[in-house]
Amino acid sequence: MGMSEDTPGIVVTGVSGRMGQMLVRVIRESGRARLVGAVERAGHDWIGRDLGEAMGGAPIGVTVTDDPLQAFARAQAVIDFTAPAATVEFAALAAQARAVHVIGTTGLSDDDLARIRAAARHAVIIRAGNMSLGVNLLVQLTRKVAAALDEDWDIEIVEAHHRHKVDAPSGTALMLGEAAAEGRGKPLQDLRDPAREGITGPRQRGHIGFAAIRGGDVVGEHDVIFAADGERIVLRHVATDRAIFARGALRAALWGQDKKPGEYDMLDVLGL
Ligand SMILES: NC(=O)C1=CN([C@@H]2O[C@H](COP(=O)(O)OP(=O)(O)OC[C@H]3O[C@@H](n4cnc5c(N)ncnc54)[C@H](OP(=O)(O)O)[C@@H]3O)[C@@H](O)[C@H]2O)C=CC1
Ligand SMILES: O=C(O)C1=N[C@H](C(=O)O)C[C@H](O)C1
Repeated sequence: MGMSEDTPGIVVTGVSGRMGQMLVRVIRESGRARLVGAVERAGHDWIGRDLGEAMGGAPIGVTVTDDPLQAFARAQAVIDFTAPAATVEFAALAAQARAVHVIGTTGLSDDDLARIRAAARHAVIIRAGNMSLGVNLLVQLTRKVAAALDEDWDIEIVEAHHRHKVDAPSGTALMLGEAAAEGRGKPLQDLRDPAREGITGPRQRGHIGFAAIRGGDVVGEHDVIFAADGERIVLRHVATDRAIFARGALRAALWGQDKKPGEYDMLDVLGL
């Protein structure tokens, strides 16, 4: 089945990674976009190889490159789940190529975020620490529950991920923390209690605590706990398949095609 030239062409960065390979499968199966490029870091042993063969299957006619600008110039969108330094560089290059940049990368510093914001003056950037429908709905629920309850209810965010994850708290935990803080009408930086250790003293009223578990092949689990005297509410999301993130990212890339330059998130994409 041929795909029309009008179908958006997408480049996947970090294509050999867990999310990179999942994105390739989801894009190719979707019938709604063409995979037109695949980027890996210079020196990676997939560079110069056919992507399908590198992934252990039949050739697909896309050669893995370490030249992002050349790849982006042929695309309408770039989907990027890599690492902070790479994502900041890709934001500038995608803006130069006027391609929609979908960013799933987490662990971004304030400086990284400022540089991404600068790139969004010239192009559409859609960024979220979690691209799944379920988590973005949970973000909205968390904001509502936090707004409905007073500070007698302690808020704790507990997340679990696979042993390879390099950043904590997860991007999702930070999204949930920001929503809870918004519900309380304060910025998260004023309320945030990082992971506890040692003689910490009693919990501070109104603060939002974070805890992270790392192990095995856990795809991603997040609990938002509202704990009061005599009762507890737990809002939970459990991811069992990375395809949920890839499907969300593809949806964002298509949604972004007719939007004005600026920074957007998955709540915009999903209309939540
Ligand atoms: N927003 C969301 O919904 C989700 C976000 N994530 C986030 O996505 C990111 C990636 O996760 P995951 O796929 O598990 O991680 P992986 O380590 O499996 O993949 C990252 C890939 O990016 C590559 N990479 C790093 N730097 C560059 C560069 N300069 N140029 C090209 N490629 C580069 C890595 O190459 P190398 O191995 O050589 O370093 C690797 O192949 C993380 O930040 C994670 O938290 C993950 C899932 C969902
Ligand atoms: O690194 C991961 O795997 C994931 N990262 C995102 C995060 O930091 O929240 C999203 C998802 O939980 C998987």
